[in-house]
Amino acid sequence: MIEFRSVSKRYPDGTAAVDDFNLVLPAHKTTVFVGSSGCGKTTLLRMINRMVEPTAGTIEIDGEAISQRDAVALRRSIGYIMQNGGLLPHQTVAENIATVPILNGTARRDARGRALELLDVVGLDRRVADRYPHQLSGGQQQRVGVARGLAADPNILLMDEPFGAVDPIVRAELQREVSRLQRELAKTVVFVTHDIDEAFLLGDQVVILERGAKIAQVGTPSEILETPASEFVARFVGVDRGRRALHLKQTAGGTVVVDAEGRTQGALVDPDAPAEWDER
Ligand SMILES: Nc1ncnc2c1ncn2[C@@H]1O[C@H](COP(=O)(O)OP(=O)(O)OP(=O)(O)O)[C@@H](O)[C@H]1O
Repeated sequence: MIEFRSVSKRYPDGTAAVDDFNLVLPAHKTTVFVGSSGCGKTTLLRMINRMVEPTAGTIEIDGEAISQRDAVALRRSIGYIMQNGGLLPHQTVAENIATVPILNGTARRDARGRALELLDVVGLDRRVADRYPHQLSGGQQQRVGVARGLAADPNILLMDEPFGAVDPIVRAELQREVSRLQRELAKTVVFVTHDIDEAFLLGDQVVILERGAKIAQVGTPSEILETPASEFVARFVGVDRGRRALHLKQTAGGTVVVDAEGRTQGALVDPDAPAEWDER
């Protein structure tokens, strides 16, 4: 569990990026910080591994203040995945993945073996191990970034707009993959995005932020969609437009659900009625 207690961050130029932020991020769940550009998402994320130090307040991991931990050791114990994968261009894929385990004292040969296993985990062919990042597609580089984040087997994984730079189809594929990994590995994931659909897809807990990292609402995707806390949240999640503005339409075959663009999204069914194929 990660806990922010009255955390603020004011940068030296006076920018109040985070102002008195309080939140519990449950273990083994995915918390998504979502909000528009400059609202303080990245600052929040980077305070968890002490890449950024708060100017006030404390952050605890499992009840221990991170300010008491050695900053370098803390950073190496937490996986960090960023937008462009953050890969070192002059190192091979396997070397990139093995960097942190080697820094932590793992023997080179063992670290390479683990790197190859991680390629399987993230759905990449082991043959890419000896390629350089520029020889991979954007989506493949992002998968290597995820493997790199997982390499030291961290309990906590920080993901900063990891799929921002890839096209929508690859993005959807990577989102599915991260959902699968999360089901299998049950890490405590903190994910930053400005895309509300991505937040609802991946988040167990979604935190909608306004400027200064002010919490507009925190809840499950269903809670937020069903009961937006304010006009701001309702507008941000778009409950009243596009795919989310659903209405019913009677057809010869029954009642269907249609979105604001007139596209049929599904049929209205009685969840308690036996499915047709069960009827004998
Ligand atoms: N090193 C810095 N020095 C001064 N101001 C900074 C620094 N880093 C961030 N800021 C400012 O702090 C505020 C929050 O920035 P942050 O990067 O946390 O927001 P964000 O929500 O992640 O934005 P984006 O989605 O654009 O990355 C912004 O006003 C930003 O300009």
